[in-house]
Formats: sequence, C-alpha cells, structure tokens
Amino acid sequence: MGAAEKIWNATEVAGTHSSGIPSSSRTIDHSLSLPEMKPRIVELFRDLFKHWSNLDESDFSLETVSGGITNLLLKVSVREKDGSSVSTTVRLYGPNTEYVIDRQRELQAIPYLSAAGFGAKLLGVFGNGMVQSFIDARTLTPSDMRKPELVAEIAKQLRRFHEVEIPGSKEPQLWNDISKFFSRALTLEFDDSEKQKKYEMVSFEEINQEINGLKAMTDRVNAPVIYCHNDLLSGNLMLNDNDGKLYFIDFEYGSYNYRGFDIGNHFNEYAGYDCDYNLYPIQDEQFNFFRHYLNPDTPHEVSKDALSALYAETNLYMLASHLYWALWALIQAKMSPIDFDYLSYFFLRYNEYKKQKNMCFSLAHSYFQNFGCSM
Ligand SMILES: Nc1ncnc2c1ncn2[C@@H]1O[C@H](COP(=O)(O)OP(=O)(O)OP(=O)(O)O)[C@@H](O)[C@H]1O
Repeated sequence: MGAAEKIWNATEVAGTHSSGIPSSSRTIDHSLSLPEMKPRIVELFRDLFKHWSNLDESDFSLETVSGGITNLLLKVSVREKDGSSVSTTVRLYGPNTEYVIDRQRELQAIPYLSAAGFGAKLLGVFGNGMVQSFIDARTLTPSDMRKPELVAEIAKQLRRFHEVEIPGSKEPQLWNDISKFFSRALTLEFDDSEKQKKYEMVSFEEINQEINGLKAMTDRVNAPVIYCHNDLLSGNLMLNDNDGKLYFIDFEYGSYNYRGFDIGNHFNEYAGYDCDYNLYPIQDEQFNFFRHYLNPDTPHEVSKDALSALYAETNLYMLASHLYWALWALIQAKMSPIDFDYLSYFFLRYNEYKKQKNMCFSLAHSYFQNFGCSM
C-alpha cells in the first residue's frame, strides 16, 4: 500500500468523511517560480502529513502539470525513507476564482464522490488549495470523447455519478448560480476602454428576458435533480489505456442540478477548445449516449419514448449551459488574471444560444404536444 493510500485510509478511519482530512491554514503564493515555491510546499507537506515531517527537502520534487484555465496544478513526488516514491498533485486555486466557484460546496462533495470511486483522492486541504492523489492516466481530447466505445463508458459513469448522494441541501443550483452570475456581471467596470466598449454592447435586459423565458420552459420539464458534475469537458476526463479505467476529475462546479443540464453541457463540450459548435452531436450520437446512460446493462432495450424524452430535456438544458458559461465569462473578463478574451467568449456562447433557441424550443413544444407536459 502506498503512502497516499495510507493517509487516505487513515482519514477515513479517523471519522466522518469531511472531518478527517488533514488541513493547514498555510497559503502558497500562486505567482512564485517553482524553485521559490518548493520550500513552501515542503513545509506545507510536513505540516499536513506528519509521517513525512522528517524528510529532507531533497526528497521532494516538483513539476507543473497544467496551468489549467482556472488553477495551477503541480505534481509533487515524495521519496520515502524506504526508497519508494509517492506522487501527489497540489492544486492552487486561481486568484479570484471564488467569484465563480463555491469552494465549500466542492470540498463537501469530494470525499463522497471519492468514496464512490470518482476522481483523485483528497489527501489534504490548505488555505488556497488542496492536495490530491496523482492519477496515472492521459487526459482525453474532444475527439476521443465522441468515440462510440468511450461514449458508452462516459454515459455509464455519468449515470453512476448521478446516483451518488451528497449530504446537505438537494436544491438544484442552476438558476441560483445563473442569477448570482447575472447580478455580478451587471455592474462591472473595465479600466481598458476597448473592453469597456465591448462590455457595454451586452444587453442585460435582453439576457434577463432570455433567462426568464428559458426557466419557464425548463420548469415544464420534469428533469430529475441529482448531483451533477456540471463541467464534463474532455480536460476533465482521464483514461488509463492499460487497464481501460476512465476517471472523472475536477468537481469545482459540481452541485445538485438538473440531469439535462449535465448531459447538455457535456454535449456542448464536443465543440472542443476551438468552440466549433458544428461538432455538437447529432441525434443518433445523442441516442447512443442516452441508451448507455438510461440502461447501462441492456442499452438496446431503451424505448423510443424514453429516448425522445431525454432528447427534448437535454437539448433544452443545453441552452441553459450556454447562458451559464456566457455569464461566467463576463465575470472572468473582469476578475481572472488569465490572458484570455473572455468577452469574446461571452458573445460566442450567447450567440450560439440564440442560434439554437428556436430549434430547441420547438423540439420541446412538439414533445409537450405529443406526450403532455411531464417528461
Ligand atoms: N489528480 C490528477 N492527477 C493527474 N493529473 C491531473 C489530476 N488532476 C488534474 N490533472 C491534469 O491537469 C489538468 C487540469 O486539471 P484541472 O481540470 O483540475 O484544472 P483546472 O485549472 O480546473 O482546469 P480547467 O479550468 O481548464 O478545467 C487536467 O486536464 C489533467 O490533465
């Protein structure tokens, strides 16, 4: 058993899931270089993991895994006294990410998701980040994500994910989050005059009407409320090619939410990093996903009506995913230190919403006519 597992088991034995995780109030400055960061990370590890407190600084090695769009992710390998090596990741939360991410919500859910076999194991938390186990797998690309054999596996796992119960409120967060993002986005001011001009082109009155109209429409759909990942893009899916194990990672946006939102949001991610929405899955591809999601053991037994119902639900909530990330991008345009054209990203997502709206609404209307209001 590796040390990481030893720590994990110890924390589980120590008591209820969330209370047993080692924690430290230390923070690590995001802007330091790796050599400057190293002694601070070593101190943090000594603080969190007492059985590593006697190791030398030279027993620790650091490398960057990813800048991520949101966080800085480091791989920290620890050489133990017996010569074995344990690999962990240290995630440093990006500055100002608290404007769009509820860290308490994330930390509350991780131990339960982890106990159900999802994601990396949570080993420790600190002032501005967390330590997790290192997953030995490769990150999927957007084109991997649509390969039929992987689609089946993703759909099955998403179904299992949606069955995890997280204690606390079961209230769906979609419209609460959209409303929070909307209020925050409404009163931004940019020092850069070009950005300010672009921002002033946003019609919040129109967006508000769209939010209300879409909410009224989705309220007519009886979408199950379950624990959702809410950000299932290819970068959050990892695959170990040797044993075929697929990992869902990064639960920052996880919450109780509508089933159709999680699936529709995942389908939007087929557009990939170039945001080519022509790559959105066609009906046959969606049905393939739905079959494995609805009936993982006997996918070919799913009825046509069940497929049509989930099709209408998913494609209505797919619109909500565009509104959600469009408003998120406005806040990021102001708050994020990352050099990315978030304002253009707002227009991209909002224009795609407008482009798809009529098609998705008429799909839902014809579903309501044929099958009544409840799906
Ligand atoms: N526990 C882990 N073990 C190994 N690699 C990991 C682990 N967690 C994340 N990664 C790698 O780092 C990348 C970024 O991680 P993550 O998605 O958690 O960061 P992020 O800043 O939230 O990114 P984004 O905002 O783009 O989703 C992942 O795509 C994956 O390649």
